[in-house]
Amino acid sequence: MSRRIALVVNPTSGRGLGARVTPIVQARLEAAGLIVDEYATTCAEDVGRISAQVIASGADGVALIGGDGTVHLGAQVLAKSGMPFGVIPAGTGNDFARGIGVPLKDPKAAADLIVRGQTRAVDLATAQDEFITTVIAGGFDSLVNKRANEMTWPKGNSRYTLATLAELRTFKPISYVVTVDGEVLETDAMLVAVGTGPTYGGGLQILAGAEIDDGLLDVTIIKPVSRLTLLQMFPKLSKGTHLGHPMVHTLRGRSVRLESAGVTAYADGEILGPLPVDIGIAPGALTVYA
Ligand SMILES: Nc1ncnc2c1ncn2[C@@H]1O[C@H](COP(=O)(O)OP(=O)(O)OP(=O)(O)O)[C@@H](O)[C@H]1O
Repeated sequence: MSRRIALVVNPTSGRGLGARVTPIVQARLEAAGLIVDEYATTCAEDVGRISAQVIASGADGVALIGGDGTVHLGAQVLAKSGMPFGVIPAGTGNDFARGIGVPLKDPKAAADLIVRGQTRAVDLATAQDEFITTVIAGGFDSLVNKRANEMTWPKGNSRYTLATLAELRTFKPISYVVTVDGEVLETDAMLVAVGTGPTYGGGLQILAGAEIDDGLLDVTIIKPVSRLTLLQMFPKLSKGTHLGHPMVHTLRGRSVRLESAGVTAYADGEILGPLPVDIGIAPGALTVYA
């Protein structure tokens, strides 16, 4: 019997890319003999509501068209449901898709992973009663994220570069208490990032080497450095080579508590809330086509 796939679409992702790739993906899945039920969302709340509806419908799997924000919303409902879930990257960042190895600029190739039907279970972080699919940022990076989200121009990833330069002008190191599996570390730092997948901000490998199915959270701490050194680190983040810098420290564990006064954490590119925040791990919580 043909497999039935629910196509859940955020048409607004990637400034309309979601809407543009939908017919291409639908045709690809149908040409491979799958039955496709399309569900267009009209607001953020629809993503979770429709995902729940799809689970109840007895579909064989979900194809989610969108970026990291849409994946975050879908994952809240799909996690632990056992419903296989494929991502068709259509956002600007697409860091979750990148982390599980989905082709980023080829919607047909991404759809082919759903056709192939091979699945794997990947870990999710947990914080503030939410599942987090990529990285929790708390520090310089969350200020950059906030500023970039508030900018209307430029549209693409260069927003993050401009936001970084703007924040660098006034940024001062922050005092943190970072507790990993009960071990307390008091430190000043530029940022502390925690998560399951290696990248945020559209491919910055802040947690380079993080494995998405090892049952562990990765932590990167960038200790106080000069503004120039931080700026010089940014190109290295794309390759993950910043990890060799003596002021960059990495840790792994099953639980992380991040404490600092006056810092708002961001997760999957959106506001998570003010620190302190307790981060846990849900091993293998999401089943993905990959
Ligand atoms: N149908 C919809 N209409 C309007 N907004 C939506 C809809 N579905 C989801 N959203 C909202 O759109 C936001 C942005 O979507 P998404 O993150 O997928 O795209 P993006 O911002 O272009 O990509 P990325 O997060 O990878 O940079 C989501 O966080 C969600 O709140």
